[in-house]
Amino acid sequence: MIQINSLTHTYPGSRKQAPRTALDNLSLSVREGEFAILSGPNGSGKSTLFRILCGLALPSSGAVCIGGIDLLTQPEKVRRILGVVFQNPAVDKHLSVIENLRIHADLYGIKGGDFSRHCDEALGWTDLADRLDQRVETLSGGLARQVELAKVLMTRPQVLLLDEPTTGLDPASRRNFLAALQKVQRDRGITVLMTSHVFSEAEDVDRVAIMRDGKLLAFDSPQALKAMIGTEMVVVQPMGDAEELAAILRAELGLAVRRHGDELRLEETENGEGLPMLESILERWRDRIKSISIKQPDLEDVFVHVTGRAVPEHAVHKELPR
Ligand SMILES: Nc1ncnc2c1ncn2[C@@H]1O[C@H](COP(=O)(O)OP(=O)(O)OP(=O)(O)O)[C@@H](O)[C@H]1O
Repeated sequence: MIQINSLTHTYPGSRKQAPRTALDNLSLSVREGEFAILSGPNGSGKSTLFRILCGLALPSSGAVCIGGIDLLTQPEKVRRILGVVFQNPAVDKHLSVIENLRIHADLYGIKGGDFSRHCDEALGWTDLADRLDQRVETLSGGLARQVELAKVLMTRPQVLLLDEPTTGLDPASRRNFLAALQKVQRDRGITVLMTSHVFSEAEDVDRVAIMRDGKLLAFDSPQALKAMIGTEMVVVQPMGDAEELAAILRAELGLAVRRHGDELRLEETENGEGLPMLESILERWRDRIKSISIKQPDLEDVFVHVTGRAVPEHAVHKELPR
């Protein structure tokens, strides 16, 4: 449904700055009805790709087809099947929910009975039904984001592009937003491509793409990505100075040890190797350890493994209990 072939984009340089290649011969294909997440460290080219897919920028070279239509030669045709949720709010916060939806419908020529039908349908996927006359500025951040989603869904897009739509939301609002999105995607068979830094969001999607330096490093299901990097890892919660214990473990065990929030994650191991490692660490450094366990690698571990970069600080957070 979204076919990206050998896409390259270089920002021109200036007297003070050399030209910068943001996308480097990138090819990626998202299937019809698929929910795909695009992730990557800062500066990996996600925003540049997003802007090209929305028709806001032209690539230096390469081809993009959306729904079988060539984006670069027929952008208006692509726009008819595309819905876009930008990171920055695109609704008028001084107007009510229904006024925002009506303005958007007017722009797309959706009137009369069609407006009621499309509007009811779009709202059906959100928690906004009893908030229609409320001004957007008085809604919670999570519900305000749902207005953006309802607005875009009113035009019944076949492909939905979202740029970090849950940035700034608390975990509960983020989960509600994603639940709404996943329901639409399943019920309507919409193809979804969403950029995200939050790896817990990517656990339930069909495929996750990981980019770095304008290149695609991996694109597979969360399960396949996790299976790729080993099967278990030892996680230590230090008693005192985490950096000090990390340095000791690195030096004494010769293993990669990564700080993640207030815990230390040790290099992934094959099945069965975790337990002897855990026992030996506990035996030697028990007085420095609050708790120690073995866990399966998650998508954050995959990200670090594949990109060789730390997970962005704002992606490391503690989930609230469901
Ligand atoms: N307008 C611009 N002019 C010059 N270079 C740019 C411009 N926009 C982006 N770049 C460069 O292109 C590369 C990719 O940037 P881009 O914003 O697409 O990455 P990103 O993955 O979206 O990063 P972030 O997660 O920080 O938003 C970076 O090296 C960036 O500095």
